[in-house]
Amino acid sequence: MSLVLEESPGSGLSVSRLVFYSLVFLATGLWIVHRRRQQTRLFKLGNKIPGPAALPLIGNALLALGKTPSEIMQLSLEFAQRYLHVVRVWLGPRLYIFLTDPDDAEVILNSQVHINKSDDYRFFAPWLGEGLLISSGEKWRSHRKMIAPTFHINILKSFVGVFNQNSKNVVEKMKPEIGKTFDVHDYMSGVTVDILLETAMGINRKTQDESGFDYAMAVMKMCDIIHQRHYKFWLRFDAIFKFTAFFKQQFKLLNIIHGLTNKVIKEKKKTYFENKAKGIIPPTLEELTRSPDDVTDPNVDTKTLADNVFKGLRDDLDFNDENDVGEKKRLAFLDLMIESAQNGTNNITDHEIKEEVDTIMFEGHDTTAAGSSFVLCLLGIYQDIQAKVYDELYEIFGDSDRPATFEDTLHMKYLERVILESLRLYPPVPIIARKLKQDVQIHTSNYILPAGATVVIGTYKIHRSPKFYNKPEVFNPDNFLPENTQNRHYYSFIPFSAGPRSCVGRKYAMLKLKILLSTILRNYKTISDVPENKFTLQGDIILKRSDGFRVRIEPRKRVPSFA
Ligand code: HEM
Repeated sequence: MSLVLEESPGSGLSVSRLVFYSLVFLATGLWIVHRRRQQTRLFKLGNKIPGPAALPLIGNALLALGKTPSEIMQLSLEFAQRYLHVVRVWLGPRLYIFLTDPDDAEVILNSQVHINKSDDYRFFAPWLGEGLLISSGEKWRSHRKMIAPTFHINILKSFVGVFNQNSKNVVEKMKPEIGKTFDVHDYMSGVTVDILLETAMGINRKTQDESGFDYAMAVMKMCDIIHQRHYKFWLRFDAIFKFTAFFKQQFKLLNIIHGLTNKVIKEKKKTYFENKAKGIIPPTLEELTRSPDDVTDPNVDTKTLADNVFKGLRDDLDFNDENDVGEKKRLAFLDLMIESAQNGTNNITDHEIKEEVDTIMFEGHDTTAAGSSFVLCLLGIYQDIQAKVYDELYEIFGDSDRPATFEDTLHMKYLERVILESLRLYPPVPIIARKLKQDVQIHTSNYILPAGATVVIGTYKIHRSPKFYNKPEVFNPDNFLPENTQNRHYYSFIPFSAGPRSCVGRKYAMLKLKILLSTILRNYKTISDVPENKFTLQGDIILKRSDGFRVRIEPRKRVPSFA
């Protein structure tokens, strides 16, 4: 006997529909079984890892309740102390595993498999879409391949003029603060956005109208909202966030940010086609990175101290750095992306270009603003170290007011050590989080980190390990003397992360920091009355001082300390 279901006008259920619903039912069933198995495995393996006692359902969520960001930071450091290299925390059904040994960090960061960002990055999605920071899989891989070369040292050298001009502007802006105590982060944040507007989008102070200023303010405020969502746990739930004033504000800010990015892309494309019609074709990325015209003496070794410090981290930033494109051929990252999309080198849509430009604006902003602010505070405390920095600058520039060249930055070796040491003690990105797709066996113990867990690499803690640094809590730029770095574990210093997902802007950041800080320090002496042990740190997504980066400045007399 065979059963035939025929589609009749009144029956309401056709064979095809029945098959469809059965398949959906089966797939849902299988998915539930798979999830339960995965969750059971997560619980089983997760609970073998040491960590604070967890309550049913909510896990350790109460630990963070009612705590300020700096108290949470303090608590995390206490855990890292108590549980040594690996500790687990349950936030409801979510398993977080914190790793603070460079060997274990290397297993995760150097892998081509564990490259997916944790769910905590989702707050960036309305702003950055699927830009490089949060995308994964093939999209991330192909965009990384396209964007990494736009940070070629030749392109960066062409930004030296922009770095100088904006550094000079901020020196002028800071003048009214002479003799007062003020938060230097406000200034570092402003100048960083100005520099990014110019280097990422090609908008400078002369061409920038009100929308440039509004954009800069909106970027800063959006960073604030995302910080709030990280440490106020109720704001993590979209259902609650949508009913808060932050959501309305975010909506308005994103309109400003995306509005300007879209407008600039449209205008740039129009100009591109107008120029093309006139036969004016901008140089390609290939030409720019291979151009023989030269500003740098070919006999000068362009490798910096930082290049040597980071050489073991196996990223994709060490291209052939020999040639210099020169100022006249300066193109913003946006121009380079439009050009490569139009000439067929890269298959990238306008929408994707927008996501990448927005990502660069975010990643390049808060990180370098915090990094430079820490340096100015630390030098304000350690006057002897500041005097050495100034003496080095005096040796390069004398009492002249001339802007720095790329070659000058190669001679700023002590300043570079100061920057690296500051990034060691106060890494602007204090933790890096990844979601595991597969189980991982770590090096330092027998624990297996299960697929589905979020692994958090504790950069801040790794950087202060007595195993790798003599007197790890002491600010000592000599930690980066070549003789002290050459035999140190590469993953004991990872301010820019490492491996395939390392910071694509590392070289940009180091060059910019050297020009910005040297210009400020040639003009002002910084003084800080707050010792390091009184810094109140808050480490949500970017490490900052919640007590503010307070310093005083005095005009420089332009004589070396030994005079
Ligand atoms: C002192 C300054 C900086 C520090 C300490 C820093 C640090 C980092 C770190 C740790 C990551 C990895 C984040 C993670 O995996 O969660 C990262 C990624 C990234 N950074 Fe930076 N960064 C700095 C400056 C910059 C600048 C100036 C730019 C661009 C102009 C930039 C662009 C990016 C991008 C696009 C990514 C995502 C890379 C990817 O996932 O492939 N960063 N940065």
